[in-house]
Amino acid sequence: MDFLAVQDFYPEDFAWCYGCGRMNSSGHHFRTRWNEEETLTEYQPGPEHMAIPGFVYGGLIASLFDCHSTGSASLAFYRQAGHALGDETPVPRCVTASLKVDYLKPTPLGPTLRVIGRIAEIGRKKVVVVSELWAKDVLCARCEAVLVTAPASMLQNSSPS
Ligand SMILES: CCCCCCCCCCCC(=O)SCCNC(=O)CCNC(=O)[C@H](O)C(C)(C)COP(=O)(O)OP(=O)(O)OC[C@H]1O[C@@H](n2cnc3c(N)ncnc32)[C@H](O)[C@@H]1OP(=O)(O)O
Repeated sequence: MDFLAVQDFYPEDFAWCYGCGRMNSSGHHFRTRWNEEETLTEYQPGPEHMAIPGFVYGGLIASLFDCHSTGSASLAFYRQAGHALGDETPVPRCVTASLKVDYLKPTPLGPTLRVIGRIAEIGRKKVVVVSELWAKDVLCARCEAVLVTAPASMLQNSSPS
């Protein structure tokens, strides 16, 4: 891997997400990192991610925003606590409370998609992330997501085994 992504450091039991879990062999394996003060997730859709010929399926775009946002929230909490990826302290895991996607233009199937996030708000257990999805120089979609620290009630189902 040419860079460190937050998903590389999720505790193993919490790394099964279909969108971004490294333990899920069937998933997308989205990977999110800091790019200075913004967060960045890049993804190359394949032909199977088609909506109609030439354009990306909107559900994939929502998934991309979803995992980009949870990853951005984890990065923000971790940095706020004074940590950097690679530290021994476990990376906090967040869940999506709210995901609002605006599809601004049809997203062409072909270019690598770039999702760029900004931490709009960070509290004790809640982060608001505002993101844009770009295909080359075209702004195709925008998202506002609310992420909350994963509740303990999820712990019993955190691993498939
Ligand atoms: C142990 C490790 C396990 C680790 C388990 C590993 C998990 C891996 C997860 C993978 C990622 C996913 O796919 S997650 C799957 C999709 N998401 C889910 O299933 C989440 C289901 N929903 C929930 O469990 C719950 O609703 C939560 C945790 C999101 C929120 O619970 P809650 O009880 O309402 O929390 P609460 O303290 O009241 O709220 C915290 C702050 O968030 C705000 N808030 C809450 N809900 C919303 C909302 N829908 N829209 C806007 N804002 C909201 C509140 O106003 C508050 O803001 P303020 O007053 O502080 O300003």
